[in-house]
Amino acid sequence: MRVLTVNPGSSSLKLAVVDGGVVSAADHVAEWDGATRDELDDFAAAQPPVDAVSVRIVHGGRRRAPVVLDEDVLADLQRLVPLAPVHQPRSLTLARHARNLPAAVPVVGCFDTAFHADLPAHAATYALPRRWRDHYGLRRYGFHGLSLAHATRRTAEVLGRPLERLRLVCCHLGAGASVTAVVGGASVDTSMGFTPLEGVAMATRCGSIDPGIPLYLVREHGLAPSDVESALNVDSGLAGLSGTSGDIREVRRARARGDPDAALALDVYLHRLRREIAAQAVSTVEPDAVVLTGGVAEHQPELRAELFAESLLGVEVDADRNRGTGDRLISAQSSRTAAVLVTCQEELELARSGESVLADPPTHAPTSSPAIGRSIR
Ligand SMILES: Nc1ncnc2c1ncn2[C@@H]1O[C@H](COP(=O)(O)OP(=O)(O)O)[C@@H](O)[C@H]1O
Ligand SMILES: CC(=O)OP(=O)(O)O
Ligand SMILES: [Mg+2]
Repeated sequence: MRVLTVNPGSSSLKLAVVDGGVVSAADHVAEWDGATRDELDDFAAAQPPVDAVSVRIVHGGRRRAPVVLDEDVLADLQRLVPLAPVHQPRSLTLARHARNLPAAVPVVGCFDTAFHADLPAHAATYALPRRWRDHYGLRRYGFHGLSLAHATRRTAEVLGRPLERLRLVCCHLGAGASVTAVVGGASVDTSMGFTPLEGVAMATRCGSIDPGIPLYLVREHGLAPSDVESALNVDSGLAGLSGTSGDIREVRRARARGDPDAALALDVYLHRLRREIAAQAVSTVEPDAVVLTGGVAEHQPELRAELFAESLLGVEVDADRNRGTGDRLISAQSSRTAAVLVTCQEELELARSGESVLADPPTHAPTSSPAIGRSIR
């Protein structure tokens, strides 16, 4: 089966054709504006006919499996826009557009949240009033699930051990970043939450902050909630700290020039990441390996070495293994915990999901949580 995969991220648009599990064509728009559909039109027109289109949709609510997108499903997913305000509109714009491509093939929605659908209650539940949790559907959803499905499968192959027997701390470090504890292939805890804003500091997102801060800004200083939301999503993280850019390459260059703000930005980024890795390690009980994937992890050997410089979890990075790219063990033989680098290939997971849903369509499409249906319109 040949699948056209569409992966809108917060900073980029990644398009590919996956033919029998192998990428046969790809296009990467590194700075996508989130709205233009020309790239998808041009890419689709240049490819031989496909059997399906698979679209990465960041928020699927309580859905645990991919689904063929029709108007009802799209309307249900539209209600989740407030739960992923940067990503969900991008995904839905392209999903709707894909349904109108001349190819006229089924369009499958594949959800970042599905990987975390079985999070244990103690990890999924916020310490908030029960009436809020019930009425507003407040819970940890978790994201980056397509990346995690691929990275965990590949890690088992790299380590030569069955995934069912592995305890992993998986770091997806792209424009968005998250850390997930995976035991036996299942997500048991994760740093992102109700929205993709929680957790570690990211390119332009703040990650976890004291919830008193936005309340203080709105109540005492009269900031509009929409301005606060925008600042936390697009003006914070590395960009907000460094005052330059959310692109870690630029921040590292500024630090090399002696810029103190850039130095602080990287210190905060790494401190928050180390702390989250340690926290997720506790959720695995004791990890066999730390997995690194995503654009930042893949292209930054110095950052990988810096992350583990003080022997976090006993990881010893091997300088030779850490050079270059490709799926590999980067830790030394003597390392207490292994470290594995995996190239992020969400397109392979998108294609697998598309193939699986077309081969075995569900008898009825599950909707997002009833609480979300009730409260978010
Ligand atoms: N060649 C590179 N060298 C160093 N860092 C890179 C390179 N390419 C991408 N990055 C980093 O990866 C980030 C994007 O990662 P990616 O996983 O593609 O993001 P997303 O999928 O969230 O859009 C960029 O912001 C940049 O910091
Ligand atoms: C969920 C998320 O943060 O995705 P991305 O890394 O593509 O922004
Ligand atoms: Mg991405």
